[in-house]
Amino acid sequence: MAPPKALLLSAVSKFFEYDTPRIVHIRSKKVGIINRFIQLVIIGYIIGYVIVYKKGYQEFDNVQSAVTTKVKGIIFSNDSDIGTRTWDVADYVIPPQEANAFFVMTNVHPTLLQTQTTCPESISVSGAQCQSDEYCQKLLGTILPKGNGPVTGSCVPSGYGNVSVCSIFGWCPVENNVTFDARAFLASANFTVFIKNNIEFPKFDVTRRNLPEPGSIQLPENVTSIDAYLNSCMFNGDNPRDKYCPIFRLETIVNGAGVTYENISQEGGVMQIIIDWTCDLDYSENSCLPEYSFRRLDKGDYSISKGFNFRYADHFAMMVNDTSVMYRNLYKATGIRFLVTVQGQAGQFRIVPLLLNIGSGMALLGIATVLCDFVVLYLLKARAFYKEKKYLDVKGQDAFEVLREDSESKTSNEVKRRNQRLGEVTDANGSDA
Ligand SMILES: Nc1ncnc2c1ncn2[C@@H]1O[C@H](COP(=O)(O)OP(=O)(O)OP(=O)(O)O)[C@@H](O)[C@H]1O
Repeated sequence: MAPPKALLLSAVSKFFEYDTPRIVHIRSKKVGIINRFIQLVIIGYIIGYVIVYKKGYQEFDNVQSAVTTKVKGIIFSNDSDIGTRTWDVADYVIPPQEANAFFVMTNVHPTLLQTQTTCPESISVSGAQCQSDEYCQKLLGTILPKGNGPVTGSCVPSGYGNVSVCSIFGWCPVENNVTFDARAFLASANFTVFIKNNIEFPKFDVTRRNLPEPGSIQLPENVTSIDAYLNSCMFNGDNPRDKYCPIFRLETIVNGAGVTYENISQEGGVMQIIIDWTCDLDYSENSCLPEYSFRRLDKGDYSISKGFNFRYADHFAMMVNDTSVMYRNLYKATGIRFLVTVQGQAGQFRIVPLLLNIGSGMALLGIATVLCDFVVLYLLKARAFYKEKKYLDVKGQDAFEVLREDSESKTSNEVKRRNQRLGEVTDANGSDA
């Protein structure tokens, strides 16, 4: 290792150094081609990708949007749990209105006419089964994990074979989740949803709707009014006439994500409806149109906790022996939740982004020099030769030497010239004399 004094001296001498770039003009076809190729790639990237493909000449604004939905459809069911019933949208869309989403119930497991009283605990609750009151007395007042109410202390028949369970106090009868099968009796592929989407690009003061109307989406030929169109159209992505129809069959949405309606209806699931507004406002506003796509958000290949369900209840009071008694119908609802996502961006020509992109592109051209230097100084066969030409080691002292020699030769030249002149004058005087 070098002694500290030597290190200090080298550091001091480094401090008093200065590097300045030197222009070496290399006349070589090989190096010239490499240089032009790299420049061409960079220029191609700037013009082709940044300016043309990524529209580097435009300013952009993100979409702001409002979505409302309306589902329609009627279904008739003849079910052992619920009896015969005709269901409309107010029955199977829960809640009636949500922000950017709607839920359609496809299957329901009802527990009707529950009231606050005592009844057998569900046999599927662990620890609920008993042989005698003695066992239930020990649990008196406790609520079993996943149980339905506090244990009253008596052991009663469960209603399933010879099995007995502890009695509880709560909403009775408790939900029967023993004989429940995953049918989808409310799944009608003919249900439709009307999705109304208003959007705005505030920076460009542009507002649009996903409805066909003058100044927005053109009505198809032979259709005279928006009402007539909405009453007759159904979204179909493959048909230009119905590509912009805002009314969708639920089956079309589900199938559009590669899922069958029967499958998702049984266990429930979450679907996403994507409305994409990607607009080039350098063209007419009328060409700013929505693109619809669909996907399933919960992939349906789990073996446990498949799909999606939740419970809700209708509460009501009934007169029993002149007293008002509170009742409720409990429903375990399975269905499809549809989320509407609006995304998109609009762009319009502005001079500032264009100049910025050209400027940063020109700065990027400097990379061509760095890459060429690398090739010339480290990769080419003649790299040692080019290195020698590129780097020149100059000492300040040498400059002084040259200056001194210059001034010495200048002085001796002046002396010579003076002597010469003097000689000429002397000769002239002599001849005059
Ligand atoms: N889910 C849907 N399926 C089919 N058509 C629909 C649906 N939702 C709305 N429409 C129809 O689209 C048009 C515009 O609906 P909008 O909700 O604006 O009017 P409306 O008169 O309140 O509709 P309606 O009383 O029929 O529900 C109406 O003709 C309506 O019947």
